[in-house]
Amino acid sequence: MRRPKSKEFRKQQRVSEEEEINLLNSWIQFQPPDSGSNPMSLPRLPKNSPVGRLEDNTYSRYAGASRFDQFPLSKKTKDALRESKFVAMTDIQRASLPHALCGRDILGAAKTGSGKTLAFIIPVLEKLYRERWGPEDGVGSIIISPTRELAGQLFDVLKVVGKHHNFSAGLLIGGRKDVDMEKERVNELNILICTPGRLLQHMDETPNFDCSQMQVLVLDEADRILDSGFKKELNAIISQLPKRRQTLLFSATQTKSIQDLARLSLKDPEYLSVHEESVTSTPTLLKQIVMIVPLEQKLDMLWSFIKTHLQSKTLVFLSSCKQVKFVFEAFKKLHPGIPLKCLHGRMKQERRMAIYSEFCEKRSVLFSTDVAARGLDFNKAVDWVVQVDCPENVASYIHRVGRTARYKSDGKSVLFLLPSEIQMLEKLKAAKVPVHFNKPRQELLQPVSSLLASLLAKYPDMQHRAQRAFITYLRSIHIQKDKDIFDVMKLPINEYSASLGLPMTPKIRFLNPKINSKDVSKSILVEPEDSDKETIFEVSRKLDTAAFKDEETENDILQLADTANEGEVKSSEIEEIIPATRVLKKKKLKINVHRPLGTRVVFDDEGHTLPPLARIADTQSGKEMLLDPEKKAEYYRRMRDDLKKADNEDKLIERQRLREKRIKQKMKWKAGNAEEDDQDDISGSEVDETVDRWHKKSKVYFDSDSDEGERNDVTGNAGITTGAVTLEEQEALALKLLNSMHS
Ligand SMILES: Nc1ncnc2c1ncn2[C@@H]1O[C@H](COP(=O)(O)OP(=O)(O)OP(=O)(O)O)[C@@H](O)[C@H]1O
Repeated sequence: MRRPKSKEFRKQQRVSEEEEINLLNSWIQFQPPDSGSNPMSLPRLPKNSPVGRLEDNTYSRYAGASRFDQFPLSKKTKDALRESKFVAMTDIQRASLPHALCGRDILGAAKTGSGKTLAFIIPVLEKLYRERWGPEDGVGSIIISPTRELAGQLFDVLKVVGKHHNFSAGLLIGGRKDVDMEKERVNELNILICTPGRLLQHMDETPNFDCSQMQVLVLDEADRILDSGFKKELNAIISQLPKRRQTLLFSATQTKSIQDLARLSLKDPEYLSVHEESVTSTPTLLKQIVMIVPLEQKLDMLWSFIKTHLQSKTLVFLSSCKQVKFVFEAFKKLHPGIPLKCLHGRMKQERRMAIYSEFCEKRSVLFSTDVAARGLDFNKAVDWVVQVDCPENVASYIHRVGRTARYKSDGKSVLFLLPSEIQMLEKLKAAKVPVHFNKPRQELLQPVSSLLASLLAKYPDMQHRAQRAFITYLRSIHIQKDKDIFDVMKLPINEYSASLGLPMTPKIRFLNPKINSKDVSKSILVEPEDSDKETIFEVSRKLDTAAFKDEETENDILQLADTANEGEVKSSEIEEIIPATRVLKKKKLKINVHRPLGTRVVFDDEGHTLPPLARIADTQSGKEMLLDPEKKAEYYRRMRDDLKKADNEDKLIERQRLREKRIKQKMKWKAGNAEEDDQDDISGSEVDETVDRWHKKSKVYFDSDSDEGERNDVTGNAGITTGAVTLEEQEALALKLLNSMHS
């Protein structure tokens, strides 16, 4: 964004800008598109027809125009577009720009790679330009993106198209250290391109952060930003924005939820879904393949794919950071013959950006999470998108495959589906996604599991990575909402673990298996875990791999079936082969609720019931005693007396033992103290205090002992009324002790 060179130049420029703005405003207002219409339906303007103000003081029609130069755009924008070779408009640009220039709210949907970015960047620049927005006006537009990489990419497009304008713009994304610098400058910026979290951080923390005059709000990948993941942030952001603003929402998979849109308080928005009538919802130049790949063969298949596509630029999607890390590190160590890269949300921001740029430039394989699924436009076209793990829904599938076949280029994608995920096909079909079945060429399959096993043995950290990858994959399946497709219970967990090279199946803590009693083919092992409360859960299941057949056509691991039906595998064809091996259940304690409370029933040899304790009495004294009540009473009385006597003797012995112990301690202390007195001649309060404390302490100790004795007396020992014991008693006890020792 260039600066004018002199005062005079600036003055001239102001005058001509003012004239241009007046002309643009008149032109836009002269023949605006009808509200609710799609300008695409209007006839195109002839190529060489005059544009702008016409001789009769009218203006040319811009709704229905197909080239940027036929549009009421500022010279600065037009120059930049021309310099960047943007001449003809894409469908979404033709449909939305006329409405957007009129200041209307827009809900735009168009296929991936169809040029939605320009459809909102241009109106932002034009609005601020026509409002004569300057540095002192602060924030004029906020563009929100769900990911940092996409925000960075939008920023690059803004720099290209807005290069002749004088606006200041800022990229506010998480993971950057210079937040303090941002805080100092953010109020001077005219256009903010940001992720929701960072924007909210500024709204919360930056003193005097002011967007009360903001004119245009843009949500790129609007359905993603409006979904539950960003709900809190977005609500907080919206609450701080002025209600009077223009709002532009764009995505390849647009939200139609009234609730979502209500949160944005749109004013009579224009719904522009340019490819709604299209036969497919994905780019026409995109060739899409689906293969049924059992879980335990996924890595073999991926490895084989990479080895047979060494000249391609490939983007591989996996469902978690841990999987990305493991597969990337492991395959890197196996040197496939093509540079490998990885991208995920846990990486440092600088590294993320560097990887993104490198992948834009060079032929390589990029392993990524869904962080690269939306919006990214890799400069030199991606040849292949490989979805190793099934996306969470059709929208996610569309965005992932949309990283290839962008604008006018072609591209290919392949999705590995587990036999248990076959229902995804129905959903793709219903969403107008044309996929072909493909049969992998078994003879070209290069197994990698044994290589991984030796790798894990050599590098212990890799074993940990493999375990984490294993667990996070299962968790990703477990937490999926669409239970028609994702069922962790159907996965061959042991085989999958082995396929990662792991010697043993790791423990899975998050699963609390609920086993359908009818489903007898599952093999479940549930045991208490040694470390904590969670369980070990292990499922063995083997699935028919009918989709794998040996066939030879191309020198490629993938063999495209001509018809979609040829390789089709129906859910009903999928059989489980291994029956249940063992089921360990926690033993349940059975309680007989019919048993009478408070009674204990004892039976004699003939099966007659006996009263309580009768059985004990019977074994000790014979049946006559049990039958004579007097003898029985006498027996119990004697037993009571014996017990009391024994109890008293025990107490006396214990008391004597404690007393002797205390006397010994006292003697020992006195001897020690006398020595100290001799050595240090310490006199005075300190020693006295110590002795005193000792006395007090011993007294307390003794008293507490007595208390206990007294309590005992009260509860049953009538013969002893205090804790004190006479000398005779002590002597008698000592004698008794000696006798018991000798006997
Ligand atoms: N009018 C145009 N003429 C030529 N190329 C264009 C035009 N508009 C956009 N492009 C190019 O098309 C490619 C895709 O554009 P863009 O990234 O805006 O697509 P998108 O619709 O936003 O895709 P996604 O849905 O994946 O975010 C970019 O490389 C862009 O430079």
